[in-house]
Amino acid sequence: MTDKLPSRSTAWLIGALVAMALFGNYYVYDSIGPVADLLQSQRGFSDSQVGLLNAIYSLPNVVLILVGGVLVDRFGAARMTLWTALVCLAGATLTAFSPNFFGMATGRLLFGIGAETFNIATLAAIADYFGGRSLAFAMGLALGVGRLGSASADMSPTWFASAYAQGWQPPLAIAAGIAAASLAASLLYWWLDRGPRAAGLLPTGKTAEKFVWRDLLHFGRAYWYLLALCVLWYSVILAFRSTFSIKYFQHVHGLDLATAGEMNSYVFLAAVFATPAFGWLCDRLQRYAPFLAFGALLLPIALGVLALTHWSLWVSTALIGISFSLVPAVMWPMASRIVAPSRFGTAIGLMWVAQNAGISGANFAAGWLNDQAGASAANPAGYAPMMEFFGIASLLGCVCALMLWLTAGRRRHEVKAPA
Ligand SMILES: C[C@H](NC(=O)[C@@H](N)CCCCN)C(=O)O
Repeated sequence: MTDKLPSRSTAWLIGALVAMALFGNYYVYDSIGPVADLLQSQRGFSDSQVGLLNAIYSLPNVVLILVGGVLVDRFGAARMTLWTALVCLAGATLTAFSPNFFGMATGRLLFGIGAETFNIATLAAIADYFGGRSLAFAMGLALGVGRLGSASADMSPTWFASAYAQGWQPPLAIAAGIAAASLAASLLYWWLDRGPRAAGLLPTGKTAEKFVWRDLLHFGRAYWYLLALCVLWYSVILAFRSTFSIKYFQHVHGLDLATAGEMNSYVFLAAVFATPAFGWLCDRLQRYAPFLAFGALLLPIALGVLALTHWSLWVSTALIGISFSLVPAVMWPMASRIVAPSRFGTAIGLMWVAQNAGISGANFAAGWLNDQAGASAANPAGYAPMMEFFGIASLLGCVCALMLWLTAGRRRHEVKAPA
């Protein structure tokens, strides 16, 4: 790695292409929810089958994503973004045009295998081009555009009403078309990347050392606190917000389905704008760990407000919205600072192995606790054990964030990874 970096205009052009590619990827990820009802009424899929179409995304990644991270270090961000975008397009196409459930599930499996490694490669791409200058802002912008892809998939029944009127297939064909656009952006990124890479302005795959399992143990203490925070925070926020919060708002706070869904979606929409804004702030102040600790602290506070008070739901929604924007805006740039550039993909891969397992485990545990306590509209108190579980996990996440701050974040410029 050289101290010289590509020009700012090149970096921003690459950043824009990566953000466009992420938009498409997040759109396809969230494209099943809006057609769930049509899949049930037109194809006779059960709830479990619809659930499986999303669960099968995470399943292979509990193992495979580590391989994906190692491949990103070995072959470079641009090549891996391109290859995995191709796998994602194949998965999205198979999902849209399969005549039966097995084919659709295989398509989602393929998409999941490509998408998580694609996500690592895009983070690595931004770290390559923005290392040391506006890194958190650039990552926040790319993630914000990605969240816009998720929000767009949620809005697609309104935007593509005529496609939805024709049935389940046209909306998924549109998702496959958007995956093709994501591939086109990745192709252009790969093509533009060849110049700066050949000029030695970026870490090259050829210089990345060979992967050795023992190396995993050589990440510093700060990395392990970050990994633990990643697992605890994403498990709580995704299991609660993506799976149980709408039901919880309905049964405990008396909202109807549409209002509960709308309340939930504000968290996404806030993140579109707030993630880059928080990234910008971190870059300006050159502080990461205190912001991360603050964002992590807001989650247990929000859960406490939800479970223990009768305050307006806007309070907890705002707190979760800030946490959902602030933590990712700081976590990934910070990860790129506490590990060597040649190990960035491996480091994220290992974090996401644990993260995928944690999210599945938290979903399972929360569902089990609700079933055991008989949680329902008639028995809202039955949700208390789930909220205690999420509360304890998010508090533990907070402790990890504080330990990280103590370990790595007290100096003004915080940790700098060894080359
Ligand atoms: C950057 C981070 N991504 C992840 O944590 C992925 N493992 C899961 C992404 C699933 C939605 N596309 C994030 O999105 O904050």
